[in-house]
Amino acid sequence: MIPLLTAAQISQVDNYTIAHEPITSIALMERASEAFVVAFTCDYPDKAKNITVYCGTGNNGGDGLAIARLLKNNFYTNVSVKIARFSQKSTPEFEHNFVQLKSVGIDFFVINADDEIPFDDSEIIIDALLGSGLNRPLSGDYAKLVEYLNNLHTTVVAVDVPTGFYTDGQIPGNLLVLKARQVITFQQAKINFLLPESAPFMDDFKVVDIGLDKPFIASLNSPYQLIEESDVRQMLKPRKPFSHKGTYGHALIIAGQPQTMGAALLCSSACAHTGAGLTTVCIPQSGLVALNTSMPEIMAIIRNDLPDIKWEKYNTIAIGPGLGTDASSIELLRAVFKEYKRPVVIDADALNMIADNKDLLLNIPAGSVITPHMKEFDRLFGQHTSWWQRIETVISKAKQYNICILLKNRYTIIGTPEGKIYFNPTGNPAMASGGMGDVLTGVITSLLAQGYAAREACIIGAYIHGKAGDELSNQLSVVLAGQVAKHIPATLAKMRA
Ligand SMILES: NC(=O)C1=CN([C@@H]2O[C@H](COP(=O)(O)OP(=O)(O)OC[C@H]3O[C@@H](n4cnc5c(N)ncnc54)[C@H](O)[C@@H]3O)[C@@H](O)[C@H]2O)[C@@H](O)CC1
Ligand SMILES: Nc1ncnc2c1ncn2[C@@H]1O[C@H](COP(=O)(O)OP(=O)(O)O)[C@@H](O)[C@H]1O
Ligand SMILES: [K+]
Repeated sequence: MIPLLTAAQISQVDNYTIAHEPITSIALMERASEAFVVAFTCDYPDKAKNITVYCGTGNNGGDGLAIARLLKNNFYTNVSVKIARFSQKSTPEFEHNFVQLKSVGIDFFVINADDEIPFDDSEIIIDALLGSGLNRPLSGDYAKLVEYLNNLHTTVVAVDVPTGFYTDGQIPGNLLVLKARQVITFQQAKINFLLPESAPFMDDFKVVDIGLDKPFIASLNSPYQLIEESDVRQMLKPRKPFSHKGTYGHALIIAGQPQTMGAALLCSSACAHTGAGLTTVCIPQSGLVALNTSMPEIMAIIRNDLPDIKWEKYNTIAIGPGLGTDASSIELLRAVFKEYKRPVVIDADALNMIADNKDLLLNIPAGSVITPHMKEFDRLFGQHTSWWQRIETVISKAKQYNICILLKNRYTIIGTPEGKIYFNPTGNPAMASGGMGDVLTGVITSLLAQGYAAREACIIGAYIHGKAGDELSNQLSVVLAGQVAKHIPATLAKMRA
């Protein structure tokens, strides 16, 4: 896991690293700038491009000055610097690099407060105006400059953070940010890069290691963690030589209506493909032919008004995909909560029924998983005006109800009763199509049936679901849910290799 820190904590780690490595702050800035330049050179190899580095007078600006010098050393022939000296304050690291810049003879131009903004015809802008030191929205000269630069629609590569962007905490509406084509960020993704509100301000980000003290980072025990492939590899259990179908659990999936049988089929297919020993799906009579034709491996219980279910047979139950919210579905959901005390997976219409009958929240078995997308989440827990607020709600509700909450998105957010938030990095826009969530539910259900606890089932489930989609998207620009379900065994094989 990569711990994700707030800006205040990152500054604490900078200071700790400087004191304990030990390294001077100027040498650390040089190391960060070198790391930036290595990444930049990779993505922008044309050394003749007209590049302007815009620098503030803090340490982000200090980085910018060092980067300009290092680019020149790397034979970028057309680099110049514009310094926004909007206040008299500057850091010693900035001033040090200013002296260095002058000694290597790079063109620079100082823009003072209230000055006209000089004309810019560069092909690439490197944004080193403000970084993680931002403490209020841009205004005055900074706002004027950023608006001017945004209107140029030039390729902008931001150093560490796009100028004006909040790295953590609630992002104010109508925020003015220097829009970046790419952010080359130091040490770790900033938490707000992983939330949808970052989308208007950056197309992409890349993390470069600047050698901050890892044990100290770990000791800060951040609640926010980014999942890595190695975590999932470690969590995955092998399939043992003398194992049999009974070893891998029996999952029951209660899903589907005549018009939404696809949800039941996709969910149960994903469950079987993720390796549950047995999968039974509880569907309406009219879906039986479709099930037997498409998935002969899966057993069925026909759902009359209230089906006769032998609850104790199942290692877990999933309820919701395509289930509808009529009276008999609510009765069935209440029956699950009354009769079944082990962890379950609750998705889609089951979440909508709980949203309409909030008393049911208290009846969710301990250790269960709920898998809302944003709309289902807001229906359950109230309207939110920002994703940061949603994260706070995930933390409080996961604890209150002793469940894992998996809030689906580009970087799916998993909250546990212990107050941890895990971000899943896998998945891609080719997967933005109907039924994808039904497949994820099937994957997580399968993992619970196989004996994984809710936290592990969510982490492994979200990761392999997205990774299967990523592998398919190497060749396909649109990936359908059924394809992801069928590809899970191949992804699992790679992860277990
Ligand atoms: N030794 C270190 O601390 C390192 C810092 N690094 C760089 O340093 C950056 C952080 O540097 P700083 O803490 O100096 O901060 P910044 O360079 O981000 O900002 C400078 C100052 O601008 C002022 N400011 C904040 N919001 C403003 C606004 N809206 N309008 C006008 N002025 C505003 C603040 O007084 C702030 O301290 C990082 O993003 C990174 O680029 C890297 O060089 C790695 C090492
Ligand atoms: N742009 C995207 N990037 C990454 N993952 C995506 C993207 N779009 C969709 N997904 C994944 O697909 C799933 C969609 O779930 P959901 O909205 O519930 O779909 P449905 O209701 O159609 O089954 C989630 O797991 C989500 O993370
Ligand atoms: K910046």
